[in-house]
Amino acid sequence: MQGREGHTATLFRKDPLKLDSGATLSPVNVGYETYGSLNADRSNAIIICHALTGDQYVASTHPITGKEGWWSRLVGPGKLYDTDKYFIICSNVLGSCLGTTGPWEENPATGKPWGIDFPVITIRDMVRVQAALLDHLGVETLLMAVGGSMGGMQILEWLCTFPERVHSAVILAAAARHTAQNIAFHEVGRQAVMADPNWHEGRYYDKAAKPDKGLAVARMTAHITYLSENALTEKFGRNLQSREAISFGFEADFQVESYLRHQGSTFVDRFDANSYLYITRAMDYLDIADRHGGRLSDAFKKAAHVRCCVISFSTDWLYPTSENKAVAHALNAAGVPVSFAEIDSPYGHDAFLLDVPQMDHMLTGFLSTAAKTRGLK
Ligand SMILES: CC(=O)SCCNC(=O)CCNC(=O)[C@H](O)C(C)(C)COP(=O)(O)OP(=O)(O)OC[C@H]1O[C@@H](n2cnc3c(N)ncnc32)[C@H](O)[C@@H]1OP(=O)(O)O
Ligand SMILES: N[C@@H](CCO)C(=O)O
Repeated sequence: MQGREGHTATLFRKDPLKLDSGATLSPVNVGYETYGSLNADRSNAIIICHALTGDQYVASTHPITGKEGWWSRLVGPGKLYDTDKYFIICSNVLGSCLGTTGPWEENPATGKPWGIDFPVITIRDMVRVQAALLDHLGVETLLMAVGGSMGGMQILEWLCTFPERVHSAVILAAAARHTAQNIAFHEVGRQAVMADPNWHEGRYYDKAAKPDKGLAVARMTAHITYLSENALTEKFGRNLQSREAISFGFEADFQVESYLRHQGSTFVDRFDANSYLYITRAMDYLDIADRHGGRLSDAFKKAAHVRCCVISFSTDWLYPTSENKAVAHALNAAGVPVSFAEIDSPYGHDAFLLDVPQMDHMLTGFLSTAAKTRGLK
């Protein structure tokens, strides 16, 4: 496999993909990027799985926002995930909207976008698509599977579903199930989308106006859950946008209001409302223990050879340390070698996207050991 920095490609999979729902999907397109080169014995591949609204542009410029990749701090030549040494793969998840099949794409049966006729998907379905991508790329076993948040949930599904294809795994700020509170926040977001008159029961793709207002409100609510109370206080406190601006109306007087509006309005430029419904639903359905008679450790029985690292962040109240610890305990009970750390960080859930030296330190050490145990320098 010839490597280029930020090589974008699309995999077209003709074989029908059997989904957890029982439905089949065909064809399936996958938008993905690779960085670096696969070595001769195909032992240096690392998959990075993105979070809910993330994308395959982990270390390259986003085609819509023009911003640099969401982990470009960590992925590149000489960086933590060194593309001079490793073959990095990152693909857009099933159901999303940047090249991988989702509700925005044409339903072959009707010739029109799927909309909400798109089948229900799960995190495990996303991982099945990634496994097909690995087949296409000629990667049998991953040196490492890494992901934060929903990315971490995908790593857990890798450990349950394709453990034989994984040598080591990193799960950051994740959980093996969605709690009632997680589902509740997502439901508020979905209701905001569906209450937007421009949603049109999901059939808005041929219309000039999209359900942007609803999607923006969904993002504003969700974004609060990605931060900590202290982070919001530190950033904005009760500061006003402008002292003179107190209007007694409903313009964004407080900085935090203006900030959330900005997060909402920039989000709708890069994301599809129906994709948001489907992916949040997939996360809500996640309950790995439930599929294994209520015992999470049973899910990882076949992963005893995989070296794992689980990291939580002290101020993450979305997927708190208790949920991450439950994952680490279950891995340990299944005989999986696992290290666990709670990193003290003020940033809340999104800490895994930010510059947190202790996280970098742990990831560096873990990767170096994993590479050595796989015979890589
Ligand atoms: C794998 C993945 O998850 S990929 C997807 C991840 N990306 C996202 O989630 C994107 C949105 N999320 C964020 O921005 C997250 O907070 C982070 C963690 C990614 C980045 O955090 P930070 O670097 O601390 O950025 P911060 O949260 O302060 O936001 C900065 C933005 O808010 C804007 N902003 C700050 N204050 C205000 C204000 N008072 N009024 C309006 N806008 C404001 C800034 O101008 C900046 O805008 P820009 O992003 O358009 O350049
Ligand atoms: N802020 C990230 C993480 C959410 O879990 C995202 O939007 O994908």
